[in-house]
Amino acid sequence: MTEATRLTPEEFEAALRAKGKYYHIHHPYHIAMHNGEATREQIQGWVANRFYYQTSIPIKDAAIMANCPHPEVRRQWVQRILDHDGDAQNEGGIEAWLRLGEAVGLTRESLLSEERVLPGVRFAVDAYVNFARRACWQEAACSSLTELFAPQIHQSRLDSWPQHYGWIEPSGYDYFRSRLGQARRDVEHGLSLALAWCDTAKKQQRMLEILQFKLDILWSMLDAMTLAYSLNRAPYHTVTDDAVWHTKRLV
Ligand SMILES: O=C(O)c1cc(C(=O)O)c2c(n1)C(=O)C(=O)c1cc(C(=O)O)[nH]c1-2
Repeated sequence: MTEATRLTPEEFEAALRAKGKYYHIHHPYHIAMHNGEATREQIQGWVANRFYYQTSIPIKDAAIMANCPHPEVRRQWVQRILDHDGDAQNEGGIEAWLRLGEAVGLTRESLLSEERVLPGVRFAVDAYVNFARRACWQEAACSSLTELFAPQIHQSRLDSWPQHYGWIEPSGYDYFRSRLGQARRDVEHGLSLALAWCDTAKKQQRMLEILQFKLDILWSMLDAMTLAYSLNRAPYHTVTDDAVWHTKRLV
């Protein structure tokens, strides 16, 4: 077997971008939401489950910073935490997501209780946080690169949801709007780190595998939601209609 050859920076960036064909924008659950075919319960389920991703992102970013000995990187990275947690000037993404929850008819308490977070979603998101804790900071930082594809998905929601779902309060869309610029800035930083770090064929191949791992996380979250909200196969559905699964962050 011949060893993989090192890609030029341009070829490597193109290989990372090519992974976009596996982004969760292509998941049937996402396509249904985009096409106006999702029920109120499916939208609510998505918002409540995605809240676990939203609240885990700053924990993941803090883990990356904890493993990073370079003040100049941490100084830039800390902005990601502030984007979600907010600061004296800005309410932050978690608050904006809570307002999205209210806009789709859920209470803040219901989102904060994590009562609707499905085990499959929780395990997928936890895998991301745990990877960030254990991997070297460069690999963990670059695993955020699915954000390469995020502005398109946020824009597609802004374009399609108001047309299809008149019952959603327009104030709920602020989160998606705010991420358009933030994700582009994150990607610029993430890509420059990836291009600098992946200076061998082996590192490049490993980073492509890490990006696939992250795509798998996003796809698996929607698979769990499909089972529960599209196929009526929530966990333990053969035993009970009650949501008996655990609802606390244990790891
Ligand atoms: O709505 C989405 O489809 C979507 C996807 C992703 C992503 O690709 O990981 C992120 C976000 N949104 C997002 O809002 C966000 O803040 C975010 C941070 C990260 C990350 O990996 O650090 N991904 C994403």
